Amino acid sequence: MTIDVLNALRHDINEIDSDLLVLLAKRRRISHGVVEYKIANNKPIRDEARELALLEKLIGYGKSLGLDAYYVNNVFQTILEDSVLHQQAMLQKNLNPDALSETHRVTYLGGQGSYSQLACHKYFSRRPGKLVEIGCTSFDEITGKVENGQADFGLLPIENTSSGSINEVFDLLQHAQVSIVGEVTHSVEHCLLANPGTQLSQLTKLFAHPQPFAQCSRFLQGLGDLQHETCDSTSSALQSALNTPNSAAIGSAQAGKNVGLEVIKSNLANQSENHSRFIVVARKPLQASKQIPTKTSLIMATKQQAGSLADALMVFKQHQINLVKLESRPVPGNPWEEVFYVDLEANLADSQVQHALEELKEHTQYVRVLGCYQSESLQAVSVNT
Ligand SMILES: C=C(O[C@@H]1C=C(C(=O)O)C=C[C@H]1O)C(=O)O
Repeated sequence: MTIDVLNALRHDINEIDSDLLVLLAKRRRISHGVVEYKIANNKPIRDEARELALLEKLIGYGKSLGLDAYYVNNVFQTILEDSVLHQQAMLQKNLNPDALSETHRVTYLGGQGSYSQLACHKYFSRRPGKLVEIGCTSFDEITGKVENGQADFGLLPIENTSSGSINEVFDLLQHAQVSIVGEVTHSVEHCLLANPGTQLSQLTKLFAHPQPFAQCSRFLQGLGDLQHETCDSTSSALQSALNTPNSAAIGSAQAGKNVGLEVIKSNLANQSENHSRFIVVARKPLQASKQIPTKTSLIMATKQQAGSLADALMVFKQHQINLVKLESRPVPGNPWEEVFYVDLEANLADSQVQHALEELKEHTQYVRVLGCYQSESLQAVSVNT
């Protein structure tokens, strides 16, 4: 085969790929039309029976074309996830027309290449509008900018599958005058990034934010005696590695590439599935539609008596509300007192949630709702392949 033949084949592939994109964009536009029907008829955005039927049909058709079921299923699960999350975001915009304006000023930790920036792009890619990004060097600064109106939204990492809850953010939520209006989960693939040509054996120093250090602790133990320097954010770690001979930073491959660092080792995280969940905060709460899956987050301080936490949790059970997270944190200045962070798989506007909140007052010193927002963890429908 000559190079001309190869080029001709690649030209054909390029054309097919462009056609696929045109069709995907068209599919998305059509699904936006479906939202209008669902709004008018008060139907849930997600229709799992329709998704199942669609996947079964496509898998069968794919087989007749020589495409295996696993491949077809994967491709269409991705398309469906995008479709549903887009529709849900559209519905939310419809419900909160003033809050979601044409320009989103968003503040997050770090700058170019930080994991927070990647999560920010993922979240706002489904919310059309101009994105104005404001990088910060601390979580306090993020909530501060939202509180004083310099930013419309702030992005805060709240938990990670390798290192667990991010206590600093939970503590901040006790005082910050912000509401949770959204969440986004982003996969975090940590790599060791160094100036081109640097070998693993030459490293004497490592730069990273405390979170990547914690999430890669097992790999780092195996590296021996390297000096660790903690940085405000992954972006500042990248800059330090760039300017320090025989050093490396922990960050994503993409972030390294953006600043001219090479990957010298990948897959560093303790868990192969390393994901971070971020919350999106704003000055005022947003309304969350009942047509989409939602979470309600709250903080409560139980009474200082035996069984009060159990009593409080029983309230959720009695109202058949699923509790998906419970985190306890000390109250600063009050030794041995704890506040509890609770995530409910429910909508604040549901009557059983309102009743539960009312009853909760009997078992708590105080309760504060942090927000009710679209839950972005979509469970894919399971299809027999
Ligand atoms: C577009 C619809 O909404 C959702 C998205 C689907 C899709 O993109 O094909 C299918 C079912 C729903 O979960 C629909 O109901 O048809």
